[in-house]
Amino acid sequence: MTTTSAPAIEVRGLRKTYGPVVAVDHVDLTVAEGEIFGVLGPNGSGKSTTVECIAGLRLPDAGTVRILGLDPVADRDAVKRSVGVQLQSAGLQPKLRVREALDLFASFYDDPRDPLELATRLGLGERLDHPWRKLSGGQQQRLAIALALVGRPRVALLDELSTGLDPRSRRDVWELIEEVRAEGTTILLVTHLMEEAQHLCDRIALVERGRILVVDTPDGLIGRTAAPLVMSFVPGGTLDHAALNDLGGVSDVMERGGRLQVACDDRAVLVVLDWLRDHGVRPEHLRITESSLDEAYLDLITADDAADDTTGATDKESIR
Ligand SMILES: Nc1ncnc2c1ncn2[C@@H]1O[C@H](COP(=O)(O)OP(=O)(O)OP(=O)(O)O)[C@@H](O)[C@H]1O
Repeated sequence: MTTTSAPAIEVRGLRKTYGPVVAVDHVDLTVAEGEIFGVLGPNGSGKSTTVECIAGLRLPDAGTVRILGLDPVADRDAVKRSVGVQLQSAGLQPKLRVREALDLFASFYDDPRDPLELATRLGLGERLDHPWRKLSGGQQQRLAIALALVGRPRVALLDELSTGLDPRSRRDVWELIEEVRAEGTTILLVTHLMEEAQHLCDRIALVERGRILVVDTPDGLIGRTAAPLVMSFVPGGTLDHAALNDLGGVSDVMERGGRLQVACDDRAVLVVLDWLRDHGVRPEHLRITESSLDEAYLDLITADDAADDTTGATDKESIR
């Protein structure tokens, strides 16, 4: 990752309401040049609205947005030449053909990619003369990605990057994103796929109810869970689950398919192994794995919901 002192994206105090709905609530975020930055959060948490404000497609009620040092509304033309945007609905003319759409978008930029090469890369090589409305959902999605990247933008804003793509197309898109970043493009992507976030992102912002709960690396987020490790084994003898659960650093003990799964922190691993030895239980077929980003995400969102229940929705500063 190459970083310079000027961030590629800088958002301060962003707020956006739709009538009584507060979609984005004082969001601050900074994305370094060359970074792949992920935005994760439940449905309706304000991710798309944030991206649309950064792209200059929506006017914030308050706060400032700078993209490559420019104001996306006041400096709209300059921003359009340097930024590629993939939105959840591409909003293309239904009759526009794949080739026409790519040529049109390429014409907006000074140094575009070869549209044909990009279309082929994204599995659209045989669909060039198809109108947009006749493409399958996954093909429309791939075209939207191609349109966001065809201009070789300095910043790409990708909303739900690989939603609706089959696993192979998803891998192809991930490869392309990594290549595009290696060429210097900064990427901000919204995703619901934890595997995608873990695979691609340098850092992730976890968003809920329009606010950023935490920004961290994927590993950092996993490390914030109460139980970053899972010990799984077949117990060679009977054991007292409750006593095991009471050991320091152990947060859960579960039996699944004849295997015992002990969720714990890294300090507890030796404690559990010593305890098993002292109680004459061999941990057969022992596996120790890291919790996934999925588990970390659910933990952090659930903790926020619980804090909300106890503090009330208006008193949120303490958990920011
Ligand atoms: N054009 C609009 N008019 C009124 N309310 C809107 C509009 N767009 C979004 N909202 C509301 O703002 C909130 C945030 O929506 P947004 O689409 O930004 O969330 P999101 O995190 O991107 O959701 P998803 O994961 O479902 O795409 C939601 O409560 C949504 O209903």
